[in-house]
Amino acid sequence: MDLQAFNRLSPLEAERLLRPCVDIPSWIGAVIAARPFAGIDAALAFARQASQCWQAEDVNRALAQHPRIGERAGGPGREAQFSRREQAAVNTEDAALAEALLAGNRRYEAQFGQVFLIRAAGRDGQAILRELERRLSNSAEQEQRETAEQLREIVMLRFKELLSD
Ligand SMILES: NC(=O)NC1=NC(=O)NC1=O
Repeated sequence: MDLQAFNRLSPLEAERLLRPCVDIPSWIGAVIAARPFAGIDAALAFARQASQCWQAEDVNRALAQHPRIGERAGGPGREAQFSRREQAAVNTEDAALAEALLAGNRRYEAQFGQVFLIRAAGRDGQAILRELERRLSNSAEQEQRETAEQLREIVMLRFKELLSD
């Protein structure tokens, strides 16, 4: 959708379009209210700025929407479509990699009590596995910060894609 069309959407239609980017109502509301945007860069700059005030509960709520790395998101929804595309470089044919990612995810979830979130676009499975292993040695606070930043990267990529579809 081009920016002019996005600017003209009703709030309800805009909300429906933005939700698959991230399920954080305050962020969705802020982006909708900030329209009309003069250009794509202005829209992206605002969206990034609005993501700076995400609280832990916002991030935790959004995590529930993200399938584990290495698990193919099922279903017809736009969110699942985003996720499949983002995880496309994770070679699920590589059984050893899939096994290592599954074990890593389980360790991570046991340690931090939430799903391991990483901006998968542009990363292959080995790079993701290395990041998973590095982050397992983070403190809980550091991991909360890294998770929020990874979510921000995912959301910005999805929002940018939305405006250039
Ligand atoms: N657990 C995850 O990190 N999931 C994901 N990362 C992405 O970039 N897309 C996802 O669905």
